[in-house]
Amino acid sequence: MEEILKVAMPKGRIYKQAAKLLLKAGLPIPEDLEEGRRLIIPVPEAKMEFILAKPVDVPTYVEYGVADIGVVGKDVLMEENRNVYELLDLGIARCRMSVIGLPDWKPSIHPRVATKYPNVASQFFKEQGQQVEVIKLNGSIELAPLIGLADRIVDMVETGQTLKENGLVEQEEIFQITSRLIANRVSYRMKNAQIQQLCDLLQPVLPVQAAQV
Ligand SMILES: Nc1ncnc2c1ncn2[C@@H]1O[C@H](COP(=O)(O)OP(=O)(O)OP(=O)(O)O)[C@@H](O)[C@H]1O
Ligand SMILES: O=P(O)(O)OC[C@H]1O[C@H](OP(=O)(O)OP(=O)(O)O)[C@H](O)[C@@H]1O
Repeated sequence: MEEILKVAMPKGRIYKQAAKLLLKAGLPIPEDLEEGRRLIIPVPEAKMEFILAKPVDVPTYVEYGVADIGVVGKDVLMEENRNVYELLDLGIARCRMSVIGLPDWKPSIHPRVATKYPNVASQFFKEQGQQVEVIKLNGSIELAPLIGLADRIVDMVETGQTLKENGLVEQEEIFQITSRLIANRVSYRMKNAQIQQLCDLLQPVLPVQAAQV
């Protein structure tokens, strides 16, 4: 008998896009989350249960096996480095991670970089042979160079609107980001038929540029 697949889903901007994809794949899941604070949403018609999580926590739930699979941005996967399988590039929530600064930025003796992604940023500047102090922030990262907390930031760019409105420029793209389907290593074996079936349903409805990982 098929069991319920526990799915860690981010609450924010990814949910709607992921839900659209799952609906296209023929799974009868809610397109919108109702207003409310319910964090566990059973979807028995799809043999699923959604665990609504903060995006950065999705790989943690999946690594510990309290969720069998999850949907998460590549940015979070790179930063968190959790022991999970990456099954599919879903091609949604497309954006890029970039180094950003003021237009008149010049190298300084003690450069500081503010970011939500300290591991990714440290690794990037290390590979570039640049010594920088990385300062962790949790949001509104674009503030940092405007008010003098840091010379530059490492952050997400999608439309470029936030940069434009704050007079900042993109100096260098670090990598492209899309959301991924991830799986717990044990669940992938124990619930393989179910997980594989889900991947097979998703594969034909993925946006064109998404590829199997
Ligand atoms: N501007 C953007 N456009 C498209 N995708 C984005 C953008 N910013 C972030 N993302 C992707 O969406 C994911 C979730 O971002 P979101 O803004 O919903 O959550 P968060 O700000 O990390 O968390 P929360 O607001 O719940 O604390 C990111 O990890 C990234 O993969
Ligand atoms: O290029 P754009 O389309 O303007 O998108 C980029 C913005 O989106 C994200 O912020 P988010 O909305 O998640 O807010 P926060 O991180 O500041 O909380 C990201 O951190 C940028 O600030």
